[in-house]
Amino acid sequence: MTTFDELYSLLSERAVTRPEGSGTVAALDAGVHAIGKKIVEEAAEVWMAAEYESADRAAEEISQLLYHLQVLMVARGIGLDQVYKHL
Ligand SMILES: N=c1c2ncn([C@@H]3O[C@H](COP(=O)(O)OP(=O)(O)OP(=O)(O)O)[C@@H](O)[C@H]3O)c2ncn1[C@@H]1O[C@H](COP(=O)(O)O)[C@@H](O)[C@H]1O
Repeated sequence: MTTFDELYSLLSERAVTRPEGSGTVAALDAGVHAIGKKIVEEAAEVWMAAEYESADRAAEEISQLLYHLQVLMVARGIGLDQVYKHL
């Protein structure tokens, strides 16, 4: 199990170390426009899973949406504290 903060640390490290085969590195290289499109796609999958599938399936889709939101944060240099201060 990985927490939201732990995932952010991991993705930030990926951006710096750029390991071979990292999907995060590929997404960062694709840029904010492509990441944004992925977020919209994942958000739709969350909506459909929440409306028509089990809670577990919806949770899985939510985890993917959170991942892609974090990739966008790393791409734009947005820190966790910048988001948390608005919560
Ligand atoms: N939590 C995630 C995570 N959630 C979702 N994804 C990506 O989002 C995709 C999910 O998309 P879908 O299920 O909608 O499938 P899809 O649309 O067919 O996928 P694609 O064709 O777009 O790849 C997965 O294929 C992954 O590429 C994730 N990729 C990585 N992580 C975490 O990030 C860490 C770093 O990942 P790497 O940078 O790849 O090492 C990993 O250890 C994981 O903990």
